[in-house]
Amino acid sequence: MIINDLSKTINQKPVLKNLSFQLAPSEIVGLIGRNGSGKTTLFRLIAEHYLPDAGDIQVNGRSIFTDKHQKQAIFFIDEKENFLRAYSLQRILGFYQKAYIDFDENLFLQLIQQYQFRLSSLYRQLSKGNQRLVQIILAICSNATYLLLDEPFDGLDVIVKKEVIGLMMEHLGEHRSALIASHNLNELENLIDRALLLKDHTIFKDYHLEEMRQHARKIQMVFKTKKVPLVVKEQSKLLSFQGRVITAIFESYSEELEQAIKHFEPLLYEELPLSLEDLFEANLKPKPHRLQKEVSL
Ligand SMILES: Nc1ncnc2c1ncn2[C@@H]1O[C@H](COP(=O)(O)OP(=O)(O)OP(=O)(O)O)[C@@H](O)[C@H]1O
Repeated sequence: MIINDLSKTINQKPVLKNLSFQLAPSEIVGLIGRNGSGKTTLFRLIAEHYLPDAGDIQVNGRSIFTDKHQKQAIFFIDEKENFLRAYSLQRILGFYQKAYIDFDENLFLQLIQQYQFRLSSLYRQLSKGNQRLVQIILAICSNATYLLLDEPFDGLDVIVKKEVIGLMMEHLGEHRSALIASHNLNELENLIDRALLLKDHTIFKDYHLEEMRQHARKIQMVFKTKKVPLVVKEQSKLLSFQGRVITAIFESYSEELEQAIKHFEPLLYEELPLSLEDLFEANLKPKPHRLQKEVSL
């Protein structure tokens, strides 16, 4: 899937501007951003619930806006405008069989039985966790190539969360891709290969997590004075600054950089595990009002 220069304004307010990225089949990608940053709007555009003001979305080399057949490749349930509520699982099965020609009815019936749902049950009468499970089952059984999952872990207990993750891992396979918007960064981190950070109406960062883990370091440091060395300030994203304890992320860490910092003879210099939550905070936390003083080499 190629998303090219997508822009959307809603009520005179720009929500997405010149947003571009590509999604390969078999990738599991996280879409992360602060509340109101436009994640659901992006999903609605890809699912054609909204039309973009500018830009294009291509699947298999064809624009989804001109070649309606490409819709088959995309699965999205809009949690905020969920039409499933009024229907039984039996009726919902019928809708999705019509919408997706490759819908796997046998797998649907097998999973419904495995999780002890009844086809006659109304969707709205299921608990929130079970509704999410049904959504994941529909996503898997649709056989769509690109699954857009909006907050799939929201409000789930640990056991259901593990079920949802297990189901996805078991059934996604080699030829399908998931774009998952979630504030549950700990769960997301164990699932995704890539994280797209949405900020200022566009994809602000595209992290390939394996690569990022090789090059980035989270370091906790204490210096003799309260001033942050310029090299730290310039080359890191500060996570916290409490008393004299500085915790920072260096995205391009190197031995030379380490030597330059150690030149300031830190009292403490310790590497800490780097998480997706750290990247979220480092990139998306508002800058502190009062800038710290610095010294240079
Ligand atoms: N139908 C709409 N009418 C008016 N404003 C809208 C509409 N849809 C989205 N917006 C606005 O667009 C912005 C992005 O909203 P969106 O729901 O896409 O964000 P989000 O990243 O999914 O947020 P969250 O993480 O809180 O779910 C918000 O400011 C929202 O108020």
